[in-house]
Amino acid sequence: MDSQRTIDGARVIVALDFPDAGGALALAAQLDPQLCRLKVGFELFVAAGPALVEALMARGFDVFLDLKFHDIPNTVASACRAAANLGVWMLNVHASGGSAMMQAARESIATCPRPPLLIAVTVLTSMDSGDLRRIGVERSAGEQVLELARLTQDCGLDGIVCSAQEARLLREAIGAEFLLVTPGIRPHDSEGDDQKRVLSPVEALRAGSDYLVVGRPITRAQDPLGRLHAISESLRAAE
Ligand SMILES: O=C(O)c1cc(=O)[nH]c(=O)n1[C@@H]1O[C@H](COP(=O)(O)O)[C@@H](O)[C@H]1O
Repeated sequence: MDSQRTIDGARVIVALDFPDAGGALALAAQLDPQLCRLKVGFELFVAAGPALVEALMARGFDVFLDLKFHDIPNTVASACRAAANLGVWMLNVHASGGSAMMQAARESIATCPRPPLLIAVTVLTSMDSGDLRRIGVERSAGEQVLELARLTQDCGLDGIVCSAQEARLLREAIGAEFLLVTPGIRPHDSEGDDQKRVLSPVEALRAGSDYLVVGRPITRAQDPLGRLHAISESLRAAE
């Protein structure tokens, strides 16, 4: 499972949240696979499907297929295998689907020639402790992330998606090897949008993030490659 766990290459994952293949490919054409990996989520995958994922990989990008599977174990395992067969670099499930679901997901891709990294979403970065209370979770966001991180680690997955705000606490609790993939990244001059638990790229790196998911601050920039360069440079200087 840990064949792709070593962090070499880009730490920035650009979220290609576009309504169609044309917009996604046009943005990808402005980016550099040496500087970033790409994330394909629901909107783009529903619109453009596996062909778009293959087109991005053919351009040299590692692809994180962000479909956040959350269903009964058999269904999630089959979906993970189908995703792994596409040759993606990383894929994800929801940790709140539970241990049987996560173990089934892990086992379903274990025999792939080059298994993708498999990570689990803990608490969405658009949620805070008040949102959790309203769905019956009395723990704080940080406590809930830690609980789900431990469960994910026990199930043998490669890491989690969480806010960089929790990264320092997680690093102390779960060690250096477990991957922390952190969306909700906002350079200081950016809008927060619908994100609630945010940090800047350098703050996220210093807190212990391995990979930083950045969407709108790059995709809606006047100069997306310039923005990516600036973020990459700031990270290199901080490492
Ligand atoms: O799994 C994810 O990637 C994810 C988990 C999470 O908790 N929060 C979160 O924002 N994301 C994704 O990360 C991206 C963030 O995009 P921006 O808010 O535009 O930077 C979006 O594609 C989200 O779907």
